[in-house]
Amino acid sequence: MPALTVEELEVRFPGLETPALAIPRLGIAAGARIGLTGPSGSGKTTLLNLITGLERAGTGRILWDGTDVARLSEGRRDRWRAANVGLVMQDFHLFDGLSARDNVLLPLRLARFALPAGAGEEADRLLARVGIERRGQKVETLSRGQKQRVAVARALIARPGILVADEPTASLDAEAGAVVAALLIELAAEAGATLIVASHDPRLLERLDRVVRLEAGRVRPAEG
Ligand SMILES: Nc1ncnc2c1ncn2[C@@H]1O[C@H](COP(=O)(O)OP(=O)(O)OP(=O)(O)O)[C@@H](O)[C@H]1O
Repeated sequence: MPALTVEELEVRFPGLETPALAIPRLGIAAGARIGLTGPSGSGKTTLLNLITGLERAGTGRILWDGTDVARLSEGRRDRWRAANVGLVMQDFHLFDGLSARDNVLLPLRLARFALPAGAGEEADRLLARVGIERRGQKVETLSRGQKQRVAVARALIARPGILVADEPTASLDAEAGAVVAALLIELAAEAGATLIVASHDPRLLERLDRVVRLEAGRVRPAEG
């Protein structure tokens, strides 16, 4: 479970007068469960894309236990992410036509030629843990809440030290959202992963250790 230190990060996009992100320093302890919130356009997704290495930072440092993800080439960022980050997105990013079990196994199939020993059993364990009983069911026939639970299982199959979710409950009804929020928090703890969740969902945010609030690309000081 790595710790994150962001230093002197600044992101500008063409056509925007002010930086989309300007973060002099942000530290997240190893194993912490952190919420990221703020109005639409405040920079949440931009920050998640940078700290997961989906995009490369122009200036600044993004240090995960000493590895500066901002300095890695695209190929090395992809390999670092595959080994270290589990991702859960608002709209699931599952592959239709594949079963729940094959969706969970997909990150491992993409990372190597043959599945490692025990991968199938681990997929089955994770699917049972998130409450998916019919593992062979094609994902396009699952409910939205079930889809997100499959996505949570998939995010954990490679045993990542970092679990990142971008609005994981935003496209779910209240009940399904509560189940997914609880699973994310419980499974991050069970896996010993550092958890970072961008969300507007107060019931999810209140269960986390700390909430970082962005406003116009800047971290708003904590209240009180
Ligand atoms: N590729 C890009 N090109 C130009 N502007 C961009 C690009 N990506 C993001 N932006 C701008 O950067 C700002 C931050 O966007 P971002 O998507 O990070 O916000 P957000 O807080 O995740 O918003 P939401 O809650 O609506 O998803 C916005 O003003 C957005 O328009």
